[in-house]
Amino acid sequence: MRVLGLMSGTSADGVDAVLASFQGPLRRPRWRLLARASLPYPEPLRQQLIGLGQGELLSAAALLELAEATTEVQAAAARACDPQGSAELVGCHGQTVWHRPPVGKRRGNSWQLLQGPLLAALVQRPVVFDFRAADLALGGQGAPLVPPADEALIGRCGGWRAVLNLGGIANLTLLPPRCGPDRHQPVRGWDCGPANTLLDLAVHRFSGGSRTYDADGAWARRGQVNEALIGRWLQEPFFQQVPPKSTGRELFGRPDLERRLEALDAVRQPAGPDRPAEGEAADALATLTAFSAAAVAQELAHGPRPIELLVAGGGARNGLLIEQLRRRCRGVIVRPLADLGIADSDREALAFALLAWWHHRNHPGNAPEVTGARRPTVLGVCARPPG
Ligand SMILES: Nc1ncnc2c1ncn2[C@@H]1O[C@H](COP(=O)(O)OP(=O)(O)OP(=O)(O)O)[C@@H](O)[C@H]1O
Ligand SMILES: CC(=O)N[C@H]1[C@@H]2OC[C@@H](O2)[C@@H](O)[C@@H]1O[C@H](C)C(=O)O
Repeated sequence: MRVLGLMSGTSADGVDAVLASFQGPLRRPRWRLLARASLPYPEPLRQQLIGLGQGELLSAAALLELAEATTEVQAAAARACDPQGSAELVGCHGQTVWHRPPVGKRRGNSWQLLQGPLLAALVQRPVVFDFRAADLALGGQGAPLVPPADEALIGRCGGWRAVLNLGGIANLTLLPPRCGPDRHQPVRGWDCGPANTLLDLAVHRFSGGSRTYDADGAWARRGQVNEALIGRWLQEPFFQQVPPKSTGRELFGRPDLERRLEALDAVRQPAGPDRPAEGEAADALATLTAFSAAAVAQELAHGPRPIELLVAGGGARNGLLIEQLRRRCRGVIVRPLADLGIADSDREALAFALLAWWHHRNHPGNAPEVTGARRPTVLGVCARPPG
């Protein structure tokens, strides 16, 4: 079956689309990636989505416009990826604007902005969306959802294999070995901290809004890492929490960045003739970059040691971040997931194409061992094109 996957993540930089074909066993299908496209959000829309995700207030009218505009970009990405309309089904994640993980006995909740029926009408195909709701309703975290998809699409190797998403948020998948005593272990997965959310917000602030990310970590390379602060930050409750766990901008957003920048200021050498203010920004970016890597390394230090760490997401294009991972994950081969034929920005869109195919085949998409849901369940709601 040909399925179109549409993914827009917490960085809200735009929509990644893949056209894929799936056939054969549901748990380990034969798949092919037939086409891909990426479409950036118009900057005003991106800023509104990020602001909303940071808790800015919007009227119902403005929210409606935002949902409609987001849906129209998703449709444009679908058309760019599959102009012939060869897909029989579409899986669309939507745009996360708020995520509330479960706390104690209070269920979690999560909002992916999308008008599913409108998208179905615009692309004239059935659209599966709202993938997180069923898992959350069963007491799960609702995220991360990619771990079972990673097992189906990437597969296992001779040892524990880790897959790391370096998007706005970093999340890990741990795939058990295909053989040996651990082969019957379940897939593991959890969110492990800020990948680029804090970095991007800091770059946007230090550049006066002219830049949205630190390309290849070039700015951070000019700074000095404050290891002592990173050590303190990794003692915070989120980093000490055992899985299942998920997070987002709600925790690692602007207020969190301000707090960390104040801590950095408190320990910094005063700017002076030999330490221009520019150095302060570089030091902050260097420390935030190393912090993202150190959080991953700390998570991998507890539990089965993977033989390799496959990196995906936009952060895979940050050479300094990758160097920091290699330095802090000694003994683990750190390499791009692209080595296995899945480009950085394709992995999540491919995963949601698979989740939509599983929905269509009435196959559960969540992993309770990952999310903590009470049981496996079919994920997503399907909107059909209006008659
Ligand atoms: N060339 C680059 N150099 C450094 N960082 C980059 C580069 N390209 C992208 N990035 C980073 O990757 C981020 C986008 O990554 P991605 O699209 O995987 O995130 P996302 O899918 O929106 O987030 P999430 O996976 O948390 O939902 C950008 O915000 C930026 O920080
Ligand atoms: C609520 C939400 O959108 N969470 C995202 C976010 O971005 C990365 C990480 O946090 C992950 O848990 C999740 O997305 C991926 C696609 C997932 O569900 O596996």
